[in-house]
Amino acid sequence: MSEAQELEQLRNSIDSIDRQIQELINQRARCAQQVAEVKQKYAQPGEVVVFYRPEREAQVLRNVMARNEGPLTNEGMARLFREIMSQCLALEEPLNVAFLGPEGTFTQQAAVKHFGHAVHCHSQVSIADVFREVESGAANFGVVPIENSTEGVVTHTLDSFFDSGLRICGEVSLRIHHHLMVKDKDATVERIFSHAQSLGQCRRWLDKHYPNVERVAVSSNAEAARRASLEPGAAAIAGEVAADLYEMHILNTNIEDRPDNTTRFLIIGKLETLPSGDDKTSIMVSSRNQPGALYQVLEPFHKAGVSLTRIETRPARTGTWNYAFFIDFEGHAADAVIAPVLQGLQDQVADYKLLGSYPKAVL
Ligand SMILES: O=C(O)C(=O)C[C@]1(C(=O)O)C=C[C@@H](O)C=C1
Repeated sequence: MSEAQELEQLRNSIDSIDRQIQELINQRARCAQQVAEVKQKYAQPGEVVVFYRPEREAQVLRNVMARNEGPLTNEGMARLFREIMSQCLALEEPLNVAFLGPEGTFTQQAAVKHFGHAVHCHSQVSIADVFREVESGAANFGVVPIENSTEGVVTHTLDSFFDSGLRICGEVSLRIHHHLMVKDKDATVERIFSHAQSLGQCRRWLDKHYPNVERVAVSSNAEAARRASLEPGAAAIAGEVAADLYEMHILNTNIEDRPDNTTRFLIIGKLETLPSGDDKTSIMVSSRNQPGALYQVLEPFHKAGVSLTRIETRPARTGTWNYAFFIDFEGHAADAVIAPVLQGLQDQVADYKLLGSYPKAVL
């Protein structure tokens, strides 16, 4: 057989497989439509029907990864199913998602990673605006950054929970790669724009390669790319999406000081997420200002064998030198081991708020 004949044969096979995949995907989509009808049928009068089920989505993606035999990677296969489910959900209910913008930020990338491409993403100017959009019902969900592995916690996001009744419905983990970009690759770089956190994440690289160039902190990486696209002699540190959006030329790729630089984002909404089998819970407690206060808060977790994943301390809004603890731990608030721990805690501390139980990030 000639090369052309062999290729034709294989491409015929691919065409036939594609036809079957397409038919199956549509069969799946019809099932999702029926799921929507059942949800509506059993809703109480006046009840808001919940179509998006994060715990079910996490289970579907985990199942895909567990049974995958390759040659596609587990993550690659899960990403394909992420998109299929995103399209299926859009048939049930098109979701509106507010994210910390502008267009081209890592937060937008996180929103797409979590929900897939079939949701409507709306850019917001500030973290407070993302909370407001979701609280008012203009958006079904919001996406905000919460912590970076190099630079630490995003205090704005944590503090927003003091006054908000919104729940955490999910988390997204995104590997962050920063690139140095310019409009004109022959111009001398006189100024570098980026978000303060990103300048921090690339500090050592900048000290080595651009020690005497002015660093200017702006509101986001995408804004940095936008400014650098307009000002001669300016460069930006931002991600690939922003580089594409503003048609920038990338001078240096992956300039972050730590190769494992990762940012975690939260999905916020009004939804109470059911247990998925592999969950995390976030709470906020503020204890009376007395010796051993934090110990008393943490001891019940230790006794119950619950694994804590993060603790942040923030000044509480009540009284000087009072503190609020933001605690993340493994498990769901409804789990038999966790529920009594949380009940005991509520009786003991001055202030307690369950911020949410949600599936651990799958992708
Ligand atoms: O299982 C459901 O509740 C569905 O609505 C179906 C489905 C899916 O496509 O698998 C779609 C949307 C939900 O977020 C979860 C899963």
